[in-house]
Parts: sequence; structure tokens; C-alpha cells
Amino acid sequence: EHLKIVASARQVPSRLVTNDELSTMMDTNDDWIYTRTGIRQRQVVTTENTSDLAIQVAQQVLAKAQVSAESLDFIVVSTMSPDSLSPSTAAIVQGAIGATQAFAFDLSAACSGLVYGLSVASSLLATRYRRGLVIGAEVLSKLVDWQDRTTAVLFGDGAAGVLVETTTADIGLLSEELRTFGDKGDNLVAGRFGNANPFSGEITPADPYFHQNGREVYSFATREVPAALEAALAKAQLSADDVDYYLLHQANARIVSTIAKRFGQPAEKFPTNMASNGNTSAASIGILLDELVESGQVHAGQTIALAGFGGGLTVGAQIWKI
Ligand SMILES: O=C(O)C1CCN(c2ccc(-c3cc(CO)ccc3Cl)cn2)CC1
Repeated sequence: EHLKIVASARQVPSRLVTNDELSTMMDTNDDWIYTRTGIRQRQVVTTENTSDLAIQVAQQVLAKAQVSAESLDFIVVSTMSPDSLSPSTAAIVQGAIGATQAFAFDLSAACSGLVYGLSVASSLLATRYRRGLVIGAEVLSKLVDWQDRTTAVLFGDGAAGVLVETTTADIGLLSEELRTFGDKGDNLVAGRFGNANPFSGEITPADPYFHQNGREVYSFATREVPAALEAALAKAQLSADDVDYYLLHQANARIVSTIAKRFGQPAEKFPTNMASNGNTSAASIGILLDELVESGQVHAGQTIALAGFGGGLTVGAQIWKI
């Protein structure tokens, strides 16, 4: 049996922050940001937290698919910016939408979160469950040091998700390649807790903020994303030409174009939206997917590849027949 994507939805907060507005807050400018990242603006929360964005996505997906919250078996929220450690953001969503039969949990795989979440969902559906939600939701604006121009210009807030179900049809998740490189984890950190207690010295200091070694993460991505995509294609016995669209994590426009060139595929197969949303970590692939479904560019009958990459360091590639 396979799992199929039944419906998708996205939710981006309304407060627009352009590069020009940021240039009034820190020493940066539109030209530098756009040429280095492909980002022109991002949207940030004003009142919402991560669960609010995820709830809006869940309600939209259920309405589109015309299924009830009570019919859900599980809810996975992939996030590196939860409302809290407890309750999980998934549990908050479960309670808010009245998914009384669903068990719910958060998954932490940074920008590979949606792909890792879909992998877990495919295992849940291959055993004993029938229907679930997988949502990537982030409020990275709570993790960013808004005085640090090297990171504050990169990130945005948003959420997107899909309803997944078992199917006997010959569609769904054909193959995947998930890899983690924990020895490189220090190159992309955020939300570090201290571990002070009355009995210890402060061994690791708390540091809530994002820090990244851009050069290291950049070279990691351009090396490991093609490798993971190639491995997933080989498992599906498909070639790069067989894929209609490659939906990559929207971290940086130059990384996407480098990977497209590496794959010898036309840029049109690698759509991007970081210009509008910035880097929304676990939400980015889902936002892109929902935009392409809405525009009709992505539709049933196609073969699409998803590739997340980032914190962990992690990479996750999947080949889907939709
Ligand atoms: O050219 C420059 O100065 C810099 C060069 C480095 N850049 C980078 C580098 C890495 C990322 C990144 C971040 C995440 C975290 O979600 C995940 C995945 C990636 Cl590949 C984003 N930007 C920005 C412009």
C-alpha cells in the first residue's frame, strides 16, 4: 500500500517586512540581500504563534478535502520553533480542531522536517492507520537576533501541510533517502537551552538565537542534496528527466540554481518562492507545493521530487507520483 497526498494548504502571516524596511533597522540593503539570497521580503507574525499558523493550515486542509477532524488518526507537526516544549504544537492543533481520535506529536528535523514527517506518516499508514495530517510550521522570527544582519535577513514565518491517506492506487511515495550528519550540527544552531541547576556550574550557556556557518551549510547543501536525490531516484528506478518538478527547501536561490545545474535540469523544474517568504524552514516545501497546486502547475499524474536540507545537519529527498 502507498500513501497519497489528498490536499494541501498554506498560511503565511500578514505582516510584510521588505529588505528596505530591514535596511532601516540594521546595516544591510536590498541589493546585498537579494543578490546573496534571492530574498526580497518575508512575512512575520504580529499576534500568532506557531500553533495558530498550524491550526489555520489544518482547518483549510480538512475543508478542501471535505473530511472531518474526527476522522484523523494522527497529526504530525514538524517544527524547530514550537510554541512550547509541552504541550507539543501538534497537541495544541489536535485540541483546537477537535481531532478527538488523533494522536499528535512534534517532529524536530529543522528544514528537512516536512520530508521527515512524510516519511514517518508513510510508516504509520503502512501499518495500522488510514488518515493523518503532516504540517510544517515555523515562527523563526522568535529565534532570530534582529540585530544580527547575517541571519535576520534570511528567515520568515509560515506554515503549510498536507492530508495523507492510504491508497491502493499506484501513486504516492515511491522512494526516499534521509540522511543526518550530526557531526556537522554546530554549523546551524538555534534555541540552545542552558543546563544550569543548583548542583552544577553552567556547563552550556543558553543562547536562544540562530547562528549559522553559511559557507559550510551552503557547501553541505550543494553536495548532499544532489546525492540524496540521486539515491532516491535510483531506488525508484527513475532518471532526473522523469521528474516534472523538484521542490527544494527554499533557503537560498543560488543553492537551488546550483543544484539544478548539477542535475542538468531546466530551472523551470526548480520553482522558488524565497523572494516572497524568505526561508521558512520546515514550512518552505509545503508552501511551495501548495502554491504550485493552486496555480495548476503541479497536478495529478506528475512525478515530483521533494528535498529538505538544513539543521542537524539533515537532508531528506523523496520521489512522489501524485
Ligand atoms: O552569500 C552569503 O554571504 C551567504 C552565503 C550563505 N547563505 C546561506 C547559507 C546557508 C543557508 C541555509 C540555511 C538553512 C536554515 O534554514 C538551511 C539550509 C541552508 Cl543552505 C542559507 N543561506 C546566505 C548568504
